[in-house]
Amino acid sequence: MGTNFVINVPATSANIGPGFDVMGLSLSLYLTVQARVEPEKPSSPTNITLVYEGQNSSGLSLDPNSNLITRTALYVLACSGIKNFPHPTTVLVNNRIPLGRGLGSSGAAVVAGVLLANAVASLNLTQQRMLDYCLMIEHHPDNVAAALVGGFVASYLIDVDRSGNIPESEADEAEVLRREREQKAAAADETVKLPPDNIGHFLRLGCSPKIKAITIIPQFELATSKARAALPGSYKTQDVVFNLQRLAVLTTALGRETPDPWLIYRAMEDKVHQPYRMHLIPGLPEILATFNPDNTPGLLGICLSGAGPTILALAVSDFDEIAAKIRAVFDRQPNGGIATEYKVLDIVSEGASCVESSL
Ligand SMILES: Nc1ncnc2c1ncn2[C@@H]1O[C@H](COP(=O)(O)OP(=O)(O)O)[C@@H](O)[C@H]1O
Ligand SMILES: N[C@@H](CCOP(=O)(O)O)C(=O)O
Repeated sequence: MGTNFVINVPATSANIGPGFDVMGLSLSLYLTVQARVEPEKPSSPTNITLVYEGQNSSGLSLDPNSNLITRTALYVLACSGIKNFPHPTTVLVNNRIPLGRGLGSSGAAVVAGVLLANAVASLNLTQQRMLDYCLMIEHHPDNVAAALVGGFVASYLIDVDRSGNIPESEADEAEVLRREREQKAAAADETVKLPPDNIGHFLRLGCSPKIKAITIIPQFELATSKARAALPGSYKTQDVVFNLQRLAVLTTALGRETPDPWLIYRAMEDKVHQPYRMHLIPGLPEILATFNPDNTPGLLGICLSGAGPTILALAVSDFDEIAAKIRAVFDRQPNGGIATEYKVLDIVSEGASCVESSL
């Protein structure tokens, strides 16, 4: 009898204004990866048959060595000395997260890949170790931390160049065995670069259940790499201080039982990434300058979701009306406007999951 794993990973909205590469919210929109593992002996070089169903899959590679989900899984396996999937496996992907829109599709794919490897090879990785693997592929922690653990999440990376592994005494027996296994595998295969231990750290913050995430999603893709390339190499002190002040307030403001609209609105302003990405998202300057809690009932704050082009509006009521106002700005853009869709999403407290059953 074979085994079936169903992996669910939430979409994420990263940054939330001032928290560039720091903050993430996990959202009620999912990437689902089903792995059907047959008991037979290996059948192909990687043992993977990759199938996409539904939307958000056009242009994605079905080659297991290129596809982000299976490439990540193969990397995690290689770090444990396992060259390919242990048994013939059909990987069935249903992706409801639009690609290249700033809703963490790549982060979700990476998290799914790590959970997939963990499941098919029974690696028993801890959540912390899974995060290490995710960070070797997706180098900023905001999306992957929120997708992995769920909720409103703050995260940081250790300075890998200056930090070694955590002392053995802090790791339990299973962790020590896991390290030994990975280190042995890496020594045997010099092409595999193991993640250092504990590179990412996170904290789940409070978020009022009254808050919903309105996402206005333009019908064009913006690769995160392109939006990151638009950022400057250095910043003015006053711009960094501007963000730090707001970020400190935002970490607590969203968790209050009755959210304070103007406190949150101001705390979601940013001078570190949005100003440099304006030219990539027509309509963004007008959207950020126009809508506020006084003229838009229910609105708490508004910002670019991740690297864009999606707009994230946090709100406690009037969700459809808020979305309509923002969409109208995209409609008015030159040359026929920019088509959008919108989704009113919950901020979900549960992160990525993997459920096993018999086939
Ligand atoms: N479900 C998926 N399966 C395979 N690759 C994916 C999947 N989701 C995202 N990707 C990869 O990530 C890219 C989008 O990543 P990115 O530019 O960071 O945008 P996003 O803001 O959506 O994360 C896609 O073009 C694709 O290469
Ligand atoms: N902090 C990153 C977040 C990217 O998120 P994505 O959802 O657009 O992949 C950035 O702003 O570059």
